Amino acid sequence: MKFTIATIPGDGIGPEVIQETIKVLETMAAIGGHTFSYPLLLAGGAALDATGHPLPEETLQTAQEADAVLLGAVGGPKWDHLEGEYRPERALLGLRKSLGLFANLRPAVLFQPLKDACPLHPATAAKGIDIMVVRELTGGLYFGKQERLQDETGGWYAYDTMQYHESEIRRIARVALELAKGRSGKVTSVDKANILESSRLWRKTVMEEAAAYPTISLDHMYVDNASMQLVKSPGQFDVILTENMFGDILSDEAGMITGSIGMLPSASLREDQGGMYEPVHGSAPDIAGQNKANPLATILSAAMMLRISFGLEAEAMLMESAVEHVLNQGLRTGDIYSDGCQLTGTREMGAAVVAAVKQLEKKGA
Ligand SMILES: NC(=O)C1=CN([C@@H]2O[C@H](COP(=O)(O)OP(=O)(O)OC[C@H]3O[C@@H](n4cnc5c(N)ncnc54)[C@H](O)[C@@H]3O)[C@@H](O)[C@H]2O)C=CC1
Ligand SMILES: CC(C)CC(=O)C(=O)O
Ligand SMILES: [Mg+2]
Repeated sequence: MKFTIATIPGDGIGPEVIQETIKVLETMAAIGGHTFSYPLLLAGGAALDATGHPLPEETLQTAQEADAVLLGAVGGPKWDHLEGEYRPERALLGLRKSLGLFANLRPAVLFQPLKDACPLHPATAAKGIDIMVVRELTGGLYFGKQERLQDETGGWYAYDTMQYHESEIRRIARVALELAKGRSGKVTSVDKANILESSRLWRKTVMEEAAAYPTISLDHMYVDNASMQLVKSPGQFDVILTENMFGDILSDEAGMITGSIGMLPSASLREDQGGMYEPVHGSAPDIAGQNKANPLATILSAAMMLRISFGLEAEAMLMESAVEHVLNQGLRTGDIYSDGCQLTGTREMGAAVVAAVKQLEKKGA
């Protein structure tokens, strides 16, 4: 089969992790007899430098026409002085909104070889952690009206607006409830309904949607407690359903309880399962250009792309098994390193996954 993957390396470690992911995808293409093409597109700081705008029209158009989008990360200190639509991170929001990607799936799974490196209570780590964060991605605080103004004293003030339409809550709630059917059947909706009006509507609407899913158990948690519970006993969570900013924060936290944010993939989807696939992490300027970035989050995001947007389940499973295999071999980038393991670089980790894919395929795994 032929697929066009609009590929946006972006900034910082983005190009490094994308390069390794393409190597793995090319290996998958050779094995499965598929043809993947990767039109390389500019967004974020790289696009600002080249074109003066973080999200060039050509990028948007090619992304809209492609079978899926694969993105590294955008942003970095070089562009931190910029304001408004010129901020590189705006490119990401622009892509999500224009492509209608309202559902962000962020699986946080503790790979068993990492459980010793996991800073959790050993009993929880041993039982495993498998959480699916379902984050609303095109509404809430990141898309509400925002402004910086001067008051009568000449001092500055600013505001951001958290706004949700019932229809936006219903459609993301259905995504979470449907996903829970194929898992252990529990949805925890996270909000701040003791104080925010948008959260009160969120809770009421989620309860109404859940009424059509009698086999799913739904509970509600305030976001402050949820962030504590996630550290205290992550095993209690199955599907976490939440709004845009809460999901952004909780998924980074979920990264640490499963080893590292460098392990967390994500899929941003619209109703027809078309989507953009990107690691949960950002451009990590502190380690960019040093062959230190963990490419596994992006490789796992590409596996999600094969499964969800291309329907290539066997290939997706092979990629995920290859990741588990290299971890079992003891290979670790710095973010997941622990004593007794072998410290490795971005390129070496990518090459190890390619080798593992070939080896597992030969064995018929
Ligand atoms: N999706 C995107 O494009 C995102 C972009 N950003 C942007 O990225 C820039 C840096 O943001 P930060 O808040 O520092 O978050 P970050 O996720 O880039 O980095 C946070 C910490 O995690 C580490 N880290 C992240 N990814 C890693 C990987 N693959 N392997 C090993 N270590 C990794 C970094 O070295 C750093 O210590 C900012 O400009 C921010 O706006 C932030 C989050 C998401
Ligand atoms: C620009 C930010 C909203 C990106 C981010 O942190 C995320 O989506 O996780
Ligand atoms: Mg984030």
